[in-house]
Amino acid sequence: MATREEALALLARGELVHSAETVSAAVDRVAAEITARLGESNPLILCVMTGGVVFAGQLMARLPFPADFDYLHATRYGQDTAGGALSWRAAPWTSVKDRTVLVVDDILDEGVTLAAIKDRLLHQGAKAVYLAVATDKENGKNKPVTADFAALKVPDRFVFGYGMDAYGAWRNLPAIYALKDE
Ligand SMILES: O=P(O)(O)OC[C@H]1O[C@H](OP(=O)(O)OP(=O)(O)O)[C@H](O)[C@@H]1O
Ligand code: HPA
Repeated sequence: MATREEALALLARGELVHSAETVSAAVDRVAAEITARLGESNPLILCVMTGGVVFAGQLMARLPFPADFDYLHATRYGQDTAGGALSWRAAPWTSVKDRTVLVVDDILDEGVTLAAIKDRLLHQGAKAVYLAVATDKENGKNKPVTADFAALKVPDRFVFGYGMDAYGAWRNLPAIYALKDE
């Protein structure tokens, strides 16, 4: 976990990728897309903790249709900048059986996390699983899943802000930054 001083230094050296205004406009756009596609399906919205919390909260407040909400927690980066094995920390409490599920997360990077989540929810009997992400990383990788809804693209750098942490810090930023290459 970065100390307060380390976190301030990370931000000072970070490079702005998307301003808070750009992020907000992109969330508006995605909310309209989701409303058009899922507005009549009474979906269960599942926030992927921890990184999905900011996007899920801001997105939900823009969805003008009935929906249920719950969360799950799966993690494979911890506070590191490279992914490892996926660890499930919490399953959704609400049953997904026969539900249209909208999974909300901060970033589709290599796609390992969301592929495993989608697979598990379908095995648990979800009728359909849609993936919404705040950011889709342009890393040229052949990702095992694609996002049905993606607010923004981000470059192939380690990014932080808007739910995403840099060494544990700065999930709370309304804008998105890239770590300075060391
Ligand atoms: O597409 P992938 O390469 O699998 O990476 C994306 C996942 O990595 C991050 O989670 P992380 O493991 O850092 O957990 P956290 O949200 O609890 O920090 C992020 O929130 C996504 O869930
Ligand atoms: O670029 C990233 N930033 C923060 N968290 C992440 N989890 C996967 N990729 C990233």
